[in-house]
Amino acid sequence: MGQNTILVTGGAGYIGSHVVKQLTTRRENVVVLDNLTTGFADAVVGGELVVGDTGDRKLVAELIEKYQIDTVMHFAAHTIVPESVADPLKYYRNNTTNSRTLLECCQAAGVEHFVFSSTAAVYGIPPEGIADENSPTQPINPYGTSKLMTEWMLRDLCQASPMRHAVLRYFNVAGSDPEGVIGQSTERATLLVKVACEAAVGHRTHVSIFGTDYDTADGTGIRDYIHVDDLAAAHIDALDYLRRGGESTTLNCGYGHGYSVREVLDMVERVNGAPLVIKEEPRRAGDPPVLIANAKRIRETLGWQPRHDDLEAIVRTSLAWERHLAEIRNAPAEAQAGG
Ligand SMILES: NC(=O)c1ccc[n+]([C@@H]2O[C@H](COP(=O)([O-])OP(=O)(O)OC[C@H]3O[C@@H](n4cnc5c(N)ncnc54)[C@H](O)[C@@H]3O)[C@@H](O)[C@H]2O)c1
Ligand SMILES: O=c1ccn([C@@H]2O[C@H](COP(=O)(O)OP(=O)(O)O[C@H]3O[C@H](CO)[C@@H](O)[C@H](O)[C@H]3O)[C@@H](O)[C@H]2O)c(=O)[nH]1
Repeated sequence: MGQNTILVTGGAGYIGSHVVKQLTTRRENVVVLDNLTTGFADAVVGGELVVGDTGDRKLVAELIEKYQIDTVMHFAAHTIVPESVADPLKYYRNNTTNSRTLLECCQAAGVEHFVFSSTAAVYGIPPEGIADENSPTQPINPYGTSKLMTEWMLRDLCQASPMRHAVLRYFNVAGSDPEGVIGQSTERATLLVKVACEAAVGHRTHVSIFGTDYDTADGTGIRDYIHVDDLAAAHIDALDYLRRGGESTTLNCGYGHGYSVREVLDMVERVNGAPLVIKEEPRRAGDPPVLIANAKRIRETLGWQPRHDDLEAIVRTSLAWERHLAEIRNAPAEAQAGG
């Protein structure tokens, strides 16, 4: 490969794999670095996969040199909020320390562009439940803090060097590749849409609603769910923006409106054509009642145009992928029964 190869860390994971698919569809040169702790080799549908760790300084430096990397997209991270509360140092090591090693290698090699997967969790509990990019960053769990610290390192490094960055703060990512080639295969999932779709295909007995006494129209929590295909497209737009000389920027990735837990579950029932077993449980610790993006800046800065701003499309693609996973799980048993 020649110039302009993109290093995608965590490209075998849920979101990274969707971005790799879009990048390679438009014939970008891509090398994925993933240690496969939560990712899957077969989710990497284009480019080259190198199995290794972002904290492996020697490997990262060699890759940047060998592939003449000019852009890094950094997805690799641990992502489970309750786990970060129970084992914070695990999160600071992987999400912060390993990111620092990666940044050091980028600085040494003169990497030009850096796109970073950040999170709405950096805002904590914003006033009125709506966060714009200038809202105070007050994370309420170590996961959010570990990502915010990487934002700061990146900001400071870009002030001290020619590197430019796009920090993308994702709100609630859901859905799967509309072509059905890849999807969210995460094990022991905790995210609402994934959990509800697992329940819909019988992989779980039920889905819980954590809190029915919030000060919202139906009493359940409200989130800004963004389709992973639109989020992946935002990364392509961010890449183009940085390539045409755009200055470093921080952008919310959401649609700017939300759905309640009950609205999500109603949609899963409607798309699946069957009722879910729903249990009402107390609030989950640390959950803000409402978390919605002010999503103006990403449209203005990148010209990003979402194509799937539609809860039904999110649920339809999630459920299709979950049915696919269920078929794979059930295949050996069926073969046995048939034999
Ligand atoms: N899923 C969401 O709703 C959401 C929301 C906000 C932000 N994010 C961020 O998006 C990014 C991707 O999340 P995801 O949902 O795709 O999670 P994921 O677990 O599916 O993907 C993470 C990938 O990184 C790999 N990885 C982890 N540590 C690594 C390391 N040290 N070296 C190499 N590879 C490593 C894993 O094997 C996995 O393939 C993360 O940075 C996460 O913090 C996700
Ligand atoms: O089984 C479940 C799971 C979730 N919820 C509720 O559904 C909403 C969404 O929860 P979830 O899907 O777990 O996402 P969040 O807790 O909002 O956080 C996610 O979205 C953040 C960005 O907003 C990311 O940074 C985090 O990594 C990711 O966990 C919340 O009101 C939860 O209380 C339930 O009622 N039942």
